[in-house]
Amino acid sequence: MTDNIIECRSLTHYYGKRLIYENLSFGVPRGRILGLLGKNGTGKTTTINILSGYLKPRSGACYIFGENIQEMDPRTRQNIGLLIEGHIQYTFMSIAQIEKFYAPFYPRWNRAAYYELMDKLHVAPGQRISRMSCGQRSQVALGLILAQNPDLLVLDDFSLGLDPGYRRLFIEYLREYAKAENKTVFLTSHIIQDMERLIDDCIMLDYGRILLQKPVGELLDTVRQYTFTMTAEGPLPEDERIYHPSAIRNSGEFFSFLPEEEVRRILDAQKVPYAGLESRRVGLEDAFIGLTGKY
Ligand SMILES: Nc1ncnc2c1ncn2[C@@H]1O[C@H](COP(=O)(O)OP(=O)(O)OP(=O)(O)O)[C@@H](O)[C@H]1O
Repeated sequence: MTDNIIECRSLTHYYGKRLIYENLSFGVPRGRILGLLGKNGTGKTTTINILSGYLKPRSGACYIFGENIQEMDPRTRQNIGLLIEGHIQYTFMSIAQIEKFYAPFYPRWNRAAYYELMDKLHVAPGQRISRMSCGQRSQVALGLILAQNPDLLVLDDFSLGLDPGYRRLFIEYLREYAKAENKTVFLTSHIIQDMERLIDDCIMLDYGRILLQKPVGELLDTVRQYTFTMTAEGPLPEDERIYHPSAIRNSGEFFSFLPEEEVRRILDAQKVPYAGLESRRVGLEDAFIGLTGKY
């Protein structure tokens, strides 16, 4: 067994006859924050549901803290903080009541962590959760997970409904907390700028497979957006190391991990009529769109 907190081996999942992905394997080492990125419908929530044991994959297995999730001891499960799309069950309770309700379930309950976040919420302590806005409810759900004080946090679409200020606050808080306490975090979000501030590693899911898994720093140091001018009618490059070449009128672009000399060799060999080839570094959002395509 490796030192990974999460270890997924050869996961294959279908809904009915529809393949979602095949042979998906990845690990998340202790103390890392990993973001799962993928377009709509690539299987992020499916992966979170498999990880949390709600969904049994067609084949393959997932181990957390070295235990197969399908046969996990409930005491091990206490050590996983799970957020599924901001969901809170007992919405008839108030902020104070729900804290009292959850506390006895968790031996390491950290009330201060909950109230530290709740103090930033502008609602009366007695207000029922059912009368709060969607974003406020998400904030309560996140506060409850932090209070649980688990070694692993699994957060599906944690930014759902949160406004930019609170997202920033939560991201900074979570990153500080995870690093200081050596927590492991596995999360998804559609807001990639948030991911860029938060995560150490990313997995990009494409339909049916993992496109890449890398530390974010390494990804951004190596991926480049290339732009060029098409000087005549002609082909766009075709090579699996050149991602999503496109041209609008005579402006061409693609993304690649290859150095410029290599890219030029490919363009010359394929008789692409180009001039003014330039490459530039990009942020995580542009890298994501460039590598997975714009639909
Ligand atoms: N219970 C189900 N039965 C049948 N198909 C499903 C079920 N749940 C999800 N799907 C389909 O499986 C695919 C993957 O869904 P999933 O929710 O995992 O994607 P996602 O990457 O989380 O998407 P999004 O970014 O939109 O949240 C989608 O095409 C979805 O329609």
